[in-house]
Amino acid sequence: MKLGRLNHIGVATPSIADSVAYYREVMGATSITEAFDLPEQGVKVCFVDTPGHDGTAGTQVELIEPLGPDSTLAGFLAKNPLGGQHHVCFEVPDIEAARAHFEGLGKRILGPTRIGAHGTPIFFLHPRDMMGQLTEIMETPKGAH
Ligand SMILES: CC[C@@H](C(=O)O)C(=O)SCCNC(=O)CCNC(=O)[C@H](O)C(C)(C)COP(=O)(O)OP(=O)(O)OC[C@H]1O[C@@H](n2cnc3c(N)ncnc32)[C@H](O)[C@@H]1OP(=O)(O)O
Ligand SMILES: [Co+2]
Repeated sequence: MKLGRLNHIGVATPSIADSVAYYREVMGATSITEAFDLPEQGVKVCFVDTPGHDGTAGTQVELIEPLGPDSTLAGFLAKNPLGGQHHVCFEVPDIEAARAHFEGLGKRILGPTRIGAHGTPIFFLHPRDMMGQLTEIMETPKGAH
């Protein structure tokens, strides 16, 4: 498998509204998407754009807020009440080839491959098998380069 672009860094937050204000007012972000719910992932999500050098899309910050007490983020926010860096997400050209690659290495894959916030297939790898980082793998959107 060949490592692709760092698509986003997932940042857990107890309040997307507060985090959006922080990225605008403190970090000078000028492009932030509208928040939307992803019930199947148990999160509300929005993206902070960071500009690339040559007009290409930069890596995004993915702000994620739990949708309810059963959200997968609940345990993380109980341990980190202010929120913070939650996962890293790398693109790959072929999600099934990537899944087979990690399975072959004995890495624990957390659940089935599903459709993520960018509309392409994703899966997660257990942080204890990934040098302490919860790692999301996503298939590169069609037409992206
Ligand atoms: C917006 C949609 C989508 C996208 O398209 O981008 C998303 O990104 S959704 C993001 C949210 N979804 C997920 O995180 C799904 C995968 N996550 C999980 O399955 C679980 O969160 C988890 C990683 C298995 C942790 O579950 P939890 O119930 O919190 O278990 P523990 O508390 O027992 O943790 C086990 C172990 O792992 C350490 N840990 C937990 N979370 C993280 C983390 N974010 N980063 C690094 N390490 C983490 C935790 O400290 C425990 O360690 P040990 O005690 O040493 O075992
Ligand atoms: Co993500």
